[in-house]
Amino acid sequence: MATAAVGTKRSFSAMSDEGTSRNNVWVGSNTSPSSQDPRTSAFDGRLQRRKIGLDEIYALTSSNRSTPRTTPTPTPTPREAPRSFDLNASIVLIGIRGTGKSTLAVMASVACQRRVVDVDASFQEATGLSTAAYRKQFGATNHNRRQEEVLRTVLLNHDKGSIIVCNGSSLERSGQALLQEYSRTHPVIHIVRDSRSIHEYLKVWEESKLQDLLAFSGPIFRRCSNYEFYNISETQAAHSVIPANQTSVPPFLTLKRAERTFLRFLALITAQGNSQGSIQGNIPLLEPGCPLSDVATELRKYTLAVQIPLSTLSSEETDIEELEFGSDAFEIVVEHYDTFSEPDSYFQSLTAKRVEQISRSIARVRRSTVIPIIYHVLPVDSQGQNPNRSSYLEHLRYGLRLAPEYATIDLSLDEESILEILSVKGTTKIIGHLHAPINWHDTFWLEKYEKAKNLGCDLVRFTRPANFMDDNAAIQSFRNKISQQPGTIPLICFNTGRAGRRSACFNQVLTSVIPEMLRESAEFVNRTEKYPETSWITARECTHASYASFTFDPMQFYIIGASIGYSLSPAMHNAAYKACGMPHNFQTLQTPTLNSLRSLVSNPHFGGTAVSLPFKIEVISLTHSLSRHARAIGAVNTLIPVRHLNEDGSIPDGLDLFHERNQAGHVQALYGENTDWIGIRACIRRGLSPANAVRPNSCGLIIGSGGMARAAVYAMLQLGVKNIVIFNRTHANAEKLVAHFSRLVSTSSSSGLLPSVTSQGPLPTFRILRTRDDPWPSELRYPTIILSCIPTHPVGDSPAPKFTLPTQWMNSPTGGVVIELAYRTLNTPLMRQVRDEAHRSWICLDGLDLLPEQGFAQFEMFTGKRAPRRIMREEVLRSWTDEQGQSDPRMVQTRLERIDDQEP
Ligand SMILES: O=C1C[C@@](O)(C(=O)O)C[C@@H](O)[C@@H]1O
Repeated sequence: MATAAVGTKRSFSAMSDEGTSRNNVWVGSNTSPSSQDPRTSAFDGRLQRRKIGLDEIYALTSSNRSTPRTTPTPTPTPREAPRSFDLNASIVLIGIRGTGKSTLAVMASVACQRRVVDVDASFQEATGLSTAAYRKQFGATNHNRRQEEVLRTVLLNHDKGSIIVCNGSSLERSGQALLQEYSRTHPVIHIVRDSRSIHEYLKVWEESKLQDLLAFSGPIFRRCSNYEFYNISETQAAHSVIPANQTSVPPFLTLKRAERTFLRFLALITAQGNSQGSIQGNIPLLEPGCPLSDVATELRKYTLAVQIPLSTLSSEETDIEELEFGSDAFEIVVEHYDTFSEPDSYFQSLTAKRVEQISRSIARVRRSTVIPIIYHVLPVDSQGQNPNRSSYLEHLRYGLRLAPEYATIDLSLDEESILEILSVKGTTKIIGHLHAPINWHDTFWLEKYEKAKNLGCDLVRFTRPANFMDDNAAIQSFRNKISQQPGTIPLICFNTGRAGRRSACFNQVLTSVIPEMLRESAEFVNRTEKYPETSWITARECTHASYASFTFDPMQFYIIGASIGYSLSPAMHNAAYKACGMPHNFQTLQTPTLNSLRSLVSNPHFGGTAVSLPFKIEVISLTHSLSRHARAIGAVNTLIPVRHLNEDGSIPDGLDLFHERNQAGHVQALYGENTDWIGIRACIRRGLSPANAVRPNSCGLIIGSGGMARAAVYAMLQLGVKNIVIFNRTHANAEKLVAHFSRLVSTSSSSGLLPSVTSQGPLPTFRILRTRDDPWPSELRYPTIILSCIPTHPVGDSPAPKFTLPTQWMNSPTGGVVIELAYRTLNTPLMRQVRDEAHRSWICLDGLDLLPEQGFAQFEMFTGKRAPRRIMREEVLRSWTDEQGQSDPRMVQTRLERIDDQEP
């Protein structure tokens, strides 16, 4: 039962309201720390003396009685409710001022088309006074009563379709109870941020006092919320999101990562499962359409999960992208208490410091990777003694508030505890986990598997320490036994330790691996002794073993086009294969016709081909099946072979296509995909400022009408752009393009293909501009997204177009993003023009930004594995030369320095 902050009221009464935000009070306690139950958790409030600011104290601790008295402020910790909500349920953001709630709310409201409702603003609207002024005029009791009324009304009236922002000032005791109740049916997200950034923002108090306030208010906010989002300050990351082509950093770009990470978080917590096991909701995921994101990781084969101790992530220096390399999931390994670094915390494991460490680490990983997170609390303490059950569960419950994609649960726990965790898992998939030195032939394992399945776990992970090589054979017979069971759930199963490496390599689902740098470190031996579940193999070794054992075959990939001698695709893909330890090869095939494709396909090792100009539309006639995106675009830039047809002779889709990657054999059919639109969408997102976030009246301009222009229109439609203007030299081609997409949008509301443009309001419209002298159509806003889809170099007898934008089309008051999709010539007149407009908030990106983005999806299609993004981006920059074969080392260096970001 909570007992924090007693005695506060008396301190208030001694002070005036005037200018008190800089005052401090000691929030006393009527219980000394030593008289507490030592297992009291951070969730139950800390009974410590601490200095905190009056405004916040007032908001958080004042009781609604008029007589001063000692009042336990926080409401009791409620029993957690299942985190499952109506699709359109309003989302509440709570937290102290300065955590970025309002900014996040605006970002979310634009992306999800929800309105923002600010509780403080509603108070002012209802009463004509700010909360502070009202309190001063009418006294605390009336103020509290009025605040409760306002909060209640806001929550009731905006039950659906809103983002509600609630500062600490609405959270005196009855407000907390209201929100607790609300969180049973709505996501209520506690927004947290590091104290230094809050301090810089608020510019009040000393930072240490702010820390006191955070430690005090944190448990209160947690009690009223069911999720937590750590809003990492992006000031230091500014350089990493700047488009590589730009010299100055527009301030808005510092927020791009925060926006992306928050939207991904919202999509996760509000998602619903689909038939492929991946998640979808009415808040758009950022990466739909990326081949692997449409398929749940646990259903793919030969996937790897890199294990990273929480302590490793605590260092700001840690390079998360390097740790992640070659893996399909990022497992954060949490020791649930650490007797070495925090001796006093043995019984109070979830200290404020600990909470911050976990929350921040998850946020950092989420910010820098696109792969799912596995949250694994080690079931045993560092001495290998019996687990401290309450500490373990406390860490697990806390982890679920952060919405990791997966979390493990120790199957040796009692059923009641497991069921309790499962009931509040929300969208997190639960992996029933057990590590035990028991023979695989023992019925113990089968019983545990059945138990996990029946209780409702989504996956099972069994490991045992191996002593002998024979243990690796025994595990296979256990796997076979499980596969014969009815209604199986995915099984992760391997032996641990040095002798267990072989079985780990042949485990098919989320095999634990360790980053090379950790395995090579002096600490590794200690770690394996302390935690016998520590993996002994790296991702590269595991991949290598798959090929050396003939599970996979070396494959041959191509790029096919009429004039592609300059293409950087071979360098980019070959670098990626090499880095991942794949023995594949990627070559250029320059050819005037598509006839040569037949001979490529007859090679049993044919793995797929990128398709370049001028074949992107023509190649469709040689395919047997298209992805829904390629069909909608009417152009293909990626072909993959299909070696196994469905029983009815049809071509498999989704997951089944990935299951047959990296395996040689006779090709039965060709499947066509378009990854250009995915790359274009990523570049638009990267360059678009929040001021230009897509709204119903946003307008896009496309120059050109070929295969790339089709992908460009589709990317805009997927982003929700409803007004699209085409400018093309040959009017008839522009008309064909418009006719194609007009047909598409009129039918897509039934297919659900373009939810962003067809779910609300009128359908998108298309306009054609005939000449550069045309004025911008008066009924449209000026374009904020401009995509140039024409070559930048001479083609045949035609000279390089040297296109620039007519100035009368560039009048957007908030600037915009211009992308030159080609990359052979970089410093084009268009790019120079846009760079000169940087002071008017114009941003430019070019083909060197785009090539890797479309290549990541291609790599996924070709290999069934996540692309090593940084390696591919770096290789593209390093290999680029201009038409005279000259590289531009300065440009390359500047751009290389900026590569530490992963767009989804
Ligand atoms: O258009 C392009 C560019 C490209 O052809 C190249 O390597 O240059 C590669 C294609 O995958 C992509 O669609």
